[in-house]
Amino acid sequence: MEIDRAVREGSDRRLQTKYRNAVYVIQRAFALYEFEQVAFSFNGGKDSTVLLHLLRAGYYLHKGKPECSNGSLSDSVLNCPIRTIYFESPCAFPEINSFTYETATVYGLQLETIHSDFKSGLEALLKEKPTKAIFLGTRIGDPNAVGQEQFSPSSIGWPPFMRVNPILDWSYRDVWAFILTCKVQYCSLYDQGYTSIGSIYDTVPNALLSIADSLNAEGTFKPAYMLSDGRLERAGRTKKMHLKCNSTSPNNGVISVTSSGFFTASIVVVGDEILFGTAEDKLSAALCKKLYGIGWQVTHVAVVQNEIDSVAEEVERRKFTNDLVFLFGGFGPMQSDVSLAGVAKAFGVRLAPDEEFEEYLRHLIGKHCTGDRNEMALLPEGITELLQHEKLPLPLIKCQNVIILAATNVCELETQWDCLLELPNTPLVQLAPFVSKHLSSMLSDVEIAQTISKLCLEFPDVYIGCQRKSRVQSLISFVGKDNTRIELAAGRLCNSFPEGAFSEVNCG
Ligand SMILES: Cc1cc2nc3c(=O)[nH]c(=O)nc-3n(C[C@H](O)[C@H](O)[C@H](O)COP(=O)(O)O)c2cc1C
Ligand SMILES: Nc1ncnc2c1ncn2[C@@H]1O[C@H](COP(=O)(O)OP(=O)(O)OP(=O)(O)O)[C@@H](O)[C@H]1O
Ligand SMILES: [Mg+2]
Repeated sequence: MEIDRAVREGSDRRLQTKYRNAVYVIQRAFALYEFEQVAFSFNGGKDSTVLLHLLRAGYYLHKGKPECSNGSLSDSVLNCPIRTIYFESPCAFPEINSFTYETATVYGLQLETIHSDFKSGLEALLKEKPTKAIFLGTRIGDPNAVGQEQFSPSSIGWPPFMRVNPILDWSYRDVWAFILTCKVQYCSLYDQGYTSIGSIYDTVPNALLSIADSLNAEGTFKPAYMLSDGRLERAGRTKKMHLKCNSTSPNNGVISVTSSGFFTASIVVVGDEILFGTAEDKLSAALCKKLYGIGWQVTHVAVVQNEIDSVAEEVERRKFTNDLVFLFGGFGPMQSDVSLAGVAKAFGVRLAPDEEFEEYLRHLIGKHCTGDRNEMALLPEGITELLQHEKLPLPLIKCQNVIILAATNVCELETQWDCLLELPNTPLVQLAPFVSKHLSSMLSDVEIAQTISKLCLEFPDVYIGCQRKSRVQSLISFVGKDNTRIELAAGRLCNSFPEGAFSEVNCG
């Protein structure tokens, strides 16, 4: 069989191993379940295209097709008449639809098109025909690969079936190595710079493949297999700048602008010592000032224990509600340095060796590296981007919208901050800075509370807060982006009380 021969005769040892393992999983599934009770979930994407050809190879190995004298499978049989389900959506690319239908015809797949969402579609399918297992082209790094194995029962709340993921451990590079080695047809969108395909509304060509020189018109892209860093496979699945509709909508790692023109950030500090009270967290205070200085709003600062689940829970919560999440602490070679593992867990991916980062580490710590595997070079797979700047000994690690700042003191933080701002693709968009006015008063908070409540209603665009400096002194702050509005609000407050009740102070 042509697939089997192409892989075996090729020189790619890694691909050969991945191929053998995937076909083994497929064969075991065919041995476990009746052929009529398994289905293939095919959507015309590159991963399911790879899976289609692996299924063909696995099917004929399973059937015990006689091998040729050279050990490869006979060419004569090409089809795997497996029940195939395609969830067709009105938002699918026409190229994806046509490729799916044409491929099903070419390879004799028993295609069933489903026009509802995954869950209800599967419920109906299982009621209609007993289905014990479904093959999927899920790979580690896909958002939905969270905690999955090659054989994973469907989740609670879903109809019961086994999800079989033969290419779970394949990388982006492996996928393209297989497609190119076996010279199989793939959807034409991958030749136009698309590297992972969702709906027409959330998928654009991957900007990293853009060819923008004087000879080529803008909007030309290299084919998907040219993407050198597979971790950025989903870069084209991100939405463009959009208005945030509500504070809980996930942002897929993309900066969004709130209707009030703010970007928001959260800070997660990992440090048992801070919680014991033996160390003080100066970094988040410094970072709040920096963010405030470029017009960003910090919505939350949390200190968590050096514990994978604590980090994961906090990051998971914050990454959905903020444009960026900054993380300090818990990064290094110690057993308590679990921040990266926590981030990986929050995104549902594994930690995997990162050759580029390992190279930086080797330069930096050279002979101090012990063991044959550098644990510090394990980074969250599929979501990590290294932000390199000449002034930094190590690149900063960015996992979608989470930035790990490895600063140990405020001075280092300042350097990292400056570098972040100087990066050509900085995630830190500089906005109109905040302006503020602070008034000190000897009036008690009880005396001014009602007036301030009214002002808050009248000036929803201005933050008005009161801080008790002592039993007899209050500090009223007005913060916002429009100085005129701030002056107006402060003026209103002063005019509501006898002259001289407030005096302006500088809170630098
Ligand atoms: C055949 C099939 C089975 C699925 N089973 C589950 C499941 O058991 N649990 C679950 O949370 N999602 C399940 N999903 C949904 C996927 O996790 C995921 O949402 C889907 O593949 C869309 O991926 P995308 O958002 O990257 O396009 C299933 C999807 C398909 C097609
Ligand atoms: N609409 C769908 N119909 C049938 N199966 C689907 C559908 N969407 C996803 N799947 C299954 O989930 C797997 C992972 O989905 P994913 O969106 O990553 O597609 P893909 O084949 O991997 O292509 P790409 O990553 O390039 O978009 C697919 O390989 C397929 O098995
Ligand atoms: Mg995929």
